[in-house]
Amino acid sequence: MSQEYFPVVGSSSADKDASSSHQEHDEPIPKPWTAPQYMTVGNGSTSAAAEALIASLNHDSGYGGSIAGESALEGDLTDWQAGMLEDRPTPLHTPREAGPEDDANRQMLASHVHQLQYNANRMKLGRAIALAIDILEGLRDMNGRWPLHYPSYQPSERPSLQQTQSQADLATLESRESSPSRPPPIRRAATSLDSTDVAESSAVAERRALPEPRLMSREMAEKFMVLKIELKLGAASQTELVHSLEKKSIASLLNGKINQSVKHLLALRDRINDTSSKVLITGDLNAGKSTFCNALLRRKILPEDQQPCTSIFCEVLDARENGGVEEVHAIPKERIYNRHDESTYDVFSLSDLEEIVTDNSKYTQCKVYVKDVRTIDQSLLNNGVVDIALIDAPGLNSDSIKTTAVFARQEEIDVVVFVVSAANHFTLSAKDFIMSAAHEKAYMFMVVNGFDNIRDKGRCQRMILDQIAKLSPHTYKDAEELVHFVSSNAIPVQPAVTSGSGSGAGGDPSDHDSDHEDGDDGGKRGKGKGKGKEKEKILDFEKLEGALRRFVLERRARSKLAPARTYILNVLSDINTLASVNRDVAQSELDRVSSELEEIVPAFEDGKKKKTEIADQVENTIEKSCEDVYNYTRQNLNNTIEKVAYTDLGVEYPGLLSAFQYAEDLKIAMLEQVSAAVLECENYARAKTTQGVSYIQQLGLLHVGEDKFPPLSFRAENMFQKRRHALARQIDTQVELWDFFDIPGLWERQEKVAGTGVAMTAVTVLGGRAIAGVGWIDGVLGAAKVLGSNNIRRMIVPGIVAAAILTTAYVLSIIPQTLPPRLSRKLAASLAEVDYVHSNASRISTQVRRVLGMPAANLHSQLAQSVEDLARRREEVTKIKQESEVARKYFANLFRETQESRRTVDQIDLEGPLPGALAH
Ligand SMILES: Nc1nc2c(ncn2[C@@H]2O[C@H](COP(=O)(O)OP(=O)(O)OP(=O)(O)O)[C@@H](O)[C@H]2O)c(=O)[nH]1
Repeated sequence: MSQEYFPVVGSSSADKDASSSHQEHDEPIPKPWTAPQYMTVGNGSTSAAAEALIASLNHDSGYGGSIAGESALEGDLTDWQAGMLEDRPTPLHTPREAGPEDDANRQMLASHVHQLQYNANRMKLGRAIALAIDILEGLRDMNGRWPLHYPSYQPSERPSLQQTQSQADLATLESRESSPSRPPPIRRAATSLDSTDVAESSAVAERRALPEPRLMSREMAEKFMVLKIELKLGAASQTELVHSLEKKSIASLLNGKINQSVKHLLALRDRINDTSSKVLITGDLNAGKSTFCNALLRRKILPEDQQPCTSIFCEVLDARENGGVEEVHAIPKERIYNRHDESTYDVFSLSDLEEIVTDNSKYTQCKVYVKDVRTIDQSLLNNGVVDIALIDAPGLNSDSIKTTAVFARQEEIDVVVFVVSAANHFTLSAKDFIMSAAHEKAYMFMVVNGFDNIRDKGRCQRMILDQIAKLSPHTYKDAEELVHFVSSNAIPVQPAVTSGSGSGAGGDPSDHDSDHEDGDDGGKRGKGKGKGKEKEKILDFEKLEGALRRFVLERRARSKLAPARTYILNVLSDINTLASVNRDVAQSELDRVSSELEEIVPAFEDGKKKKTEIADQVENTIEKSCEDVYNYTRQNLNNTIEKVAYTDLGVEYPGLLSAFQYAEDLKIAMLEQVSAAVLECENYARAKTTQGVSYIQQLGLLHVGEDKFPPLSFRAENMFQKRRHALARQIDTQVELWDFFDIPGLWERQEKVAGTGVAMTAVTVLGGRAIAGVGWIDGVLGAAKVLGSNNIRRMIVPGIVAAAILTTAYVLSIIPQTLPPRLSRKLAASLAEVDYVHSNASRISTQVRRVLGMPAANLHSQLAQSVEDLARRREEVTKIKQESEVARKYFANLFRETQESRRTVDQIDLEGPLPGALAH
């Protein structure tokens, strides 16, 4: 902390008495008092302005006193507040007339205050950066779980936003930071997005025909500054690109942006914590740049000469950066300097510097590590807040002007000090350089050197200021701070290498320069003609030093803190917009899925019920159809078989000689009759099946929909076409001789043939019975009764013969009547034997079941599928609902958090009341 060096100030040689008078007040204050202490430097009195400053710092020193507790960015201030309540010494006032020393003290105090302000702002920004990184990392996690909606990039518009980063030039920064439109106002997505552009979230996307882009409107996209996706791929139009991107791609693009941003924030953090600052000292040949550098260092480090001698860039750094060793690292051409790699430079001692600087054939640059001979509060190289490296550039001429301009443009050059000779004013090269540098660095620190040589000082000042007004108007406006008329050679300096120490450190810098005689002041350097005049020169120079330090700090605030502040504001603003949009999207998604869920839950229950009902319905239909077909077939076939004997089969009896053929034809006709009946039953089954299929089809259309249950291409004629059906229809029976003799039939008909006579009857009866083998003993006994036993004995043989002949003749004569029933019975018997009727009925009905089973199964699976779909959808929507709830909460918090953080960062006043003003 910079306050560490305050006690040293108090013991400076200038006002030992005064400081000792304050000794009692400056006793260490017990912990936890950690606030900076202010000590009067110089004559022992504290000016009103300084007091006001101290008071203001006590209230808002940059440690957050005035806004404590307002934000997460503020640290724990209890110690500091506790310290404020303690008794503290009040500096004594000794009213006296203000002199030049008062001014110097005021300046010094102002510088310290400035440094404190700078430090406080740096810490606030550091905390803001840490918070922004946290927020970004949280956002990246969220983006993984809930892909964010994102703005698209319109390349043709808003071209130069990126310049808000470190390279931003002063003018750009100024205009940007002063612009009331920055950062842009927060807009709510709901009002700023047009309905067509509102993207929806994950689940809804899956149901959209087009892949959902999850990009915001163009209007919203234009507001984005940091987290902007650039969609500049070839010639494809923005809309095409947007729609070709899936939400996952957008999420990963956003993640990329977030990572970049985190990286940039880390770099900014390093940058604001970096205390080093480079000051380039340039100017005309022989203007006294090296002398000026040496005066700043209070050591004659760089070679001075009456003729141009500096031919390479010499960077003077604190030896502590080189392990405390004073030496020169000369960097050969085309090497990139790395202090830790000795192959990148050659090492020389300080006394060799003159040679290296003058001979530029081998080296382009050199780093000169020197020990600081000045106290920490006076030192320009290192004062705890800013470590300045001075770079002495070769004098400007037509050769060096370009190189120097390029050098000056480097990002790490915080300040350009232009040294101009009071006697020669600005040369053409100087004017060129200032004009071109004015684009990059609007403000320039001007040192008009060799002022001691000027007799009419007022005229010189006027003339030079007039020229500056033309060359660099910004500098002219703040000429009091930025333009200084000094005599660098009047500043007492120590030799580069002092005898004894070997380091050049130590000793009193106010001692006379051991080699001042070398200067063109003819050995008067540091002495002057009169003590008063010399003192005035020194005071002028010290005033310059104070202003330079302030300027460096101010530049640093602009070049290091301002970009960080702007970037944080931009990134927070982007996140805030994203949060606002995504919070609203999450809310609308939540509303939508909630109402969707209200529909899905009953639809799911309904679907389950419907599935069972329809399955039952279909099963019933199939069952009934099969039963009907079975019964029909059975009945039909039984009828056919039963009646086949009495049906006119259209077979003519050709006579006895073709009796067998007749029997065969008859049999075939009967079989055909049966087969035809089977076919008729199959047709009936076809019709029934067609009905069943169309019924299932209707159910499908009604409950599943045409898309999932397309019309069935059922072809009834294809039923029963397989070989097994043909085989099942087949039946055969053999015609045998006995089929022609229908004895039982004859017996049944005996009444009808009574007219043929008793003998015939008896023969027939006997014969029939004998032949038939049925009750022949009864017949014999019956005949014996009628004829008596003798007659019987005589008649028996011829009778039997006659009876046989007659019977045969009779039987043969009635074939057309007896054969069909005989055959039909036989057929019926053999059909019954193979269970023809049942097997065909069950075959046909089974086929019907099988055919109807297919669409039924399809319908069933479709119904099951839609129930499953509903179940899955319910699960998904429930998940989306939970996600949306989480997202809504997250983004609502994020919105609040970023808004608060932005407000806090916005309040970091880098331009603040410049303590430099108090120094005037
Ligand atoms: N009278 C007077 N002479 C000065 C002053 N500053 C520098 N000189 C002299 O001017 C001459 C040139 O000084 P340098 O410091 O070498 O000038 P430079 O600008 O570094 O020169 P190059 O970089 O080599 O072009 C030296 O002889 C210095 O003594 C000054 O304020 N008053």
